[in-house]
Amino acid sequence: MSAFDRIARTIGRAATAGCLAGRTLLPFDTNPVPGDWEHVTKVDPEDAKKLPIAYPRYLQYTDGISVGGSADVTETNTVETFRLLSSVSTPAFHEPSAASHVTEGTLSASSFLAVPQVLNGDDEAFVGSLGTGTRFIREELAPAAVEKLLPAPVANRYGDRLAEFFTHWMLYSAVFEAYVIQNPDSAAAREAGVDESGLLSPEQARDRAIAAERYLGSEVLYLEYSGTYGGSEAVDILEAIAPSLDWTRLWYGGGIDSREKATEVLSAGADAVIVGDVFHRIAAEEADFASAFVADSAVGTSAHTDRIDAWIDDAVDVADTAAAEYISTIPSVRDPVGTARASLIAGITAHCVLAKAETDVREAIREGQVADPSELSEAFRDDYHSRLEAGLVHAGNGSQASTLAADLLDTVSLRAFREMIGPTSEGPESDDGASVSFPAHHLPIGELPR
Ligand SMILES: CC(C)=CCC/C(C)=C/CC/C(C)=C/CC/C(C)=C/COP(=O)(O)OP(=O)(O)O
Ligand SMILES: O=P(O)(O)OC[C@@H](O)CO
Repeated sequence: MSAFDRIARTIGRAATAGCLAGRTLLPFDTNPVPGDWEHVTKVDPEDAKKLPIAYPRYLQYTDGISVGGSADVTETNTVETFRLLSSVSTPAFHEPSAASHVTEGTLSASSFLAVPQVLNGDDEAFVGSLGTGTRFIREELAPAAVEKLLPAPVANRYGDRLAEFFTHWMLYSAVFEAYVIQNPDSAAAREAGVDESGLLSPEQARDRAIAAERYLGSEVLYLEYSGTYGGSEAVDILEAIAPSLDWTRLWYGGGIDSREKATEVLSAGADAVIVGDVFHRIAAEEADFASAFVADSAVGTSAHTDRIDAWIDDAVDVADTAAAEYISTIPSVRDPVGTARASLIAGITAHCVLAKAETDVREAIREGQVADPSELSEAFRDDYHSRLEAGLVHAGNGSQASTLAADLLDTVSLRAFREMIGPTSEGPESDDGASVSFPAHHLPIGELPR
């Protein structure tokens, strides 16, 4: 070994010791996953899983948003989901189920990349997909990034080494989620090759969690019951694991749809609950309520918010809605039913405002007043825009709500022009593909009578 190699090795060891001291000896929290997160919402990019129109309102209370799912996820719908979430100030991170879902766009839109690694599935889910994913980064993502960032002479000369560095850096900065999957009937279990024989006892789960923290360095230990609540079995596992983890965050996900369930797993030692299904259920519920309101109301989509407010009291048991169930899983929200009620009113209002705007645009086209979206008057836009914007977020991030309101309004206006006149000078047809046009198909817009 040369003297240079010896020096390099000493420096390497000192750096590793410093890093370990930061984790174990010093009073610093070096885990990049915030320790004060106690609620994470999982937003699935799959086209069939819609978001409620008032999604910025709902998502303002959760601590973090995980973008990912195990079925029908593509690079396109992942990018679209991040595009929608740019209207929300809550940090969003990317949890890919295949490396090809990771792009430059998803990397810059997410707070961090969370890579799943399954501790009780097949070897593909433990290390195989990680190998394929790493090769994808090294052979495709990294060379493309180097080529884009650096002038050609530098990229030609040092590109290979820089791509190697980029690959190491990406994996070093990624967060690893060590999954223990305990619901063999879930898509996640099928994906990871977990069957009955792979389920763990609390002691086995604890021992693997210990290895995940000390050996694998996993930032998160994720107890996953996807789609079903783990109940007392999950509590036993969390109680076994929690005292053994110091640096790694302990997350629980699966079937959380009430304050009681969220509190039960948090009290058993989970740092955070992950909630997916019940959030997506709000989308259809919000659209159904909007249709029922329009059917019941004499003035239909022209109705103002105070009428919707009164209708909710008459027609809806808010405590029994997916909106209230979802919000009740967030421990920091003191009045889940009142918050759900206000959010439902905002969602129904948005449905009505958009349907009315679309009707009015159609009317203006029919009357020959406008032939192109650019001819819609400022006053028309401003009126609808301000009504939409007011409802979409409860407080703060005004400019983001404003952009979302404008995107929603453009969506319905453009649809009216497209359907009545044909392709227009604005909108998706004129997009050069450099930026994603507003992905309205992830929201249940346009289900009201026009
Ligand atoms: C290295 C890079 C960039 C990427 C790696 C990509 C990898 C390793 C993906 C792992 C895929 C894997 C092991 C999946 C296992 C199943 C799993 C944990 C899925 C997560 O499921 P959810 O998305 O939570 O499940 P639902 O869709 O059922 O809600
Ligand atoms: O969809 P639910 O059952 O809420 O589960 C959330 C998450 O753990 C799924 O990966």
